[in-house]
Formats: sequence, structure tokens, C-alpha cells
Amino acid sequence: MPAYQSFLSGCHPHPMSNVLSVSGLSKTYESGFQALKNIDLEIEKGELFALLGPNGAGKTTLIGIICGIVNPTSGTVTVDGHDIISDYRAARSKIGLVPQELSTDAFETVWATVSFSRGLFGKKPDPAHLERVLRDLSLWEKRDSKIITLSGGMKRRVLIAKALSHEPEILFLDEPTAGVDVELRRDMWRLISSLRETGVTVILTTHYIEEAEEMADRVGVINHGEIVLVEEKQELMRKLGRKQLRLCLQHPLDAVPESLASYELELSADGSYLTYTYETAQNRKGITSLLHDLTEAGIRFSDIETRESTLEEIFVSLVHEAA
Ligand SMILES: Nc1ncnc2c1ncn2[C@@H]1O[C@H](COP(=O)(O)OP(=O)(O)OP(=O)(O)O)[C@@H](O)[C@H]1O
Repeated sequence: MPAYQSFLSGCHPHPMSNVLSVSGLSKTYESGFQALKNIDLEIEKGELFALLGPNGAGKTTLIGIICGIVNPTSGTVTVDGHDIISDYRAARSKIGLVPQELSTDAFETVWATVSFSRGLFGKKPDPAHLERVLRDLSLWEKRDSKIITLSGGMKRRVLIAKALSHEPEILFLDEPTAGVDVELRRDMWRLISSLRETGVTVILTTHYIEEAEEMADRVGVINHGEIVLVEEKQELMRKLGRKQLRLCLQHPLDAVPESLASYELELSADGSYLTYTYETAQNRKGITSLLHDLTEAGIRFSDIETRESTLEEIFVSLVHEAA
């Protein structure tokens, strides 16, 4: 690549590096209910994006439109450069969708159902690819089993195998771990992370904020049909996170001394703890002066604990603010 070109692309990331581009997307259902309001969203190739939102926020509607299941009212969506309406087949073939429930195919074998899925997208049979997918998902030994005989966890794996059968660029997972036990959830997390390593872009919706906290590169929050925020996960936690310092007192207090009023300390009901809350983005000079002022006030403590706010707390405060 000529030097000037790489210089330019360094300054202005080229839009073609985005594998999914959503612009001005709105959806009003026939009932008159507006489920999506002017959504803009750019997803980079290879990232793991978590879309968080409370029930009814519009997540399923958004994914439904991108996958061609729901018609948009206005706006555009392109998948790897293909418009989802004028170039539907090409756009759809780039997408693998893992729905929440496996509703059909109960009496088919794993192999038959996965082969059939590939065929749906007009792809030539490729047994070597399907074998790889089934092996990666620990389903190879089960290839001749009928789906009805599989455990819930194995059925979930089949859903993913089906979605990967036609070698999609983007994999959508709608609540991939809803209703699964802790062990399977961990397994699914491992699986999803390893998928990303193969270069597939992964977009997942989740109620389990912990899931996003563990895996996502970026987090989008949707509420009442609007994208409230899109941010690098690390940046989000740095910007909006709070830290708390909890001091276990040697002698309980009746009230916080006047001299410490500026720290807005919280005294526990039994007077044995003081809690100091501070923004992680700010400098931490506050702590040094707090500890100094506590000593000045004659307050002794026996222990100190710190805790950081979780993505869940950040999410709840965002959604609450926007309500
Ligand atoms: N066919 C429809 N007709 C009218 N309203 C609909 C239709 N489908 C969905 N809605 C409404 O649109 C809103 C968004 O629904 P959507 O299923 O997209 O939300 P969601 O974020 O996926 O929620 P959940 O997490 O509960 O699945 C909801 O208020 C829902 O009742």
C-alpha cells in the first residue's frame, strides 16, 4: 500500500472495514408502536459486540431487520457492503443467526440438519467444513444422533453449528445463554470467544451483563428503541465506573464529623463502617487526604476494602437515567 494511502486510512478509518452498517433505522409496527428510533450503528470486522437492553428495548426487532425477518420502516442496513433489501440474498448469506430456541428438525440427525442449513444459502456441499464446525462444537460424535435425543446444551450447540454451516462473516447470538446452567454458560463463553479468534464478527444480545463484561470488545446499550450509548467496554468501565472505599472502624461513630463533610461519607446503620465513593476517572488524591483527615479527626480504622462498580451497575444507572 502506498505510504499516503496508509497515512489516510490511519486518519480516517475506511468505512469498508465495517462489516455491518446501520443508518437512520426506524421501525414502527402496524399497531403504531415505534420499536426503533433512528438507530445508527457501525460494527467492525472481527469484533465481539454486546447489545444490552432491558425487555422490550428493541433488540430482537433490530436483529430481525438486519437478518431480513422484519421490514424496516426507514433507514438502511448494509452487511459487508450489501444492502439488506436491494441485495438481500448476498447480505443474508453473510449472516449466521443463532435464535434462542430450536423449534424444528427434532427427528433429523445433527449432520442432516446442519447440511440442510448450508444448502439453504445456496452454498455447495462442503463436508470438510461441516466436520470442522461439528468438531469445534464437540458435536462430531453426535453427528448421527437425532436432535430430539440430545441434551439442552447439545441442542444449543446444534443451533450454533447450523448458523456457522454457511461460513458467515457475522454471527448473531440472541440471548445465547438464557436459561442454561452455569457450567454450560461458561462453555458457551469459551466457544464464543474462540469463534472470534477465527475472524468471525460476533454480535450478541444478553440480559447477563456479566457475559458482556467478560467477553465484549464493545458494548451498545439500547433502551426504548434508541441506542443510548456505544463504547469500548474498558473505556465505559473507566469513564462511568465508580470505586468505593469501605473503612471498618475500631470504634463505632454516631455521626460523621463536620470536618469530613466534604467527602460525603456514608455511615452504616450500626456506625461501624464508613463508605467513600469516588469516580475512577478522577485522580485518587482524595483518598490520601481523606485518610489524613480521618486521622486528624481521631478516627481509627481496623480494615479497608475497595470495590469497583460492575458493568451491571453502570447499565442499570444508564437505563434508569434514560427512562
Ligand atoms: N409484531 C409486533 N407488533 C407490535 N409491536 C411489537 C411487535 N413485535 C415487537 N413489538 C414491540 O416492540 C418492542 C420491542 O420488542 P423487541 O422484541 O424488539 O424487544 P427486545 O429488546 O428484543 O426485548 P426482549 O429482550 O424481551 O426480547 C416491544 O415493546 C414489543 O412489544
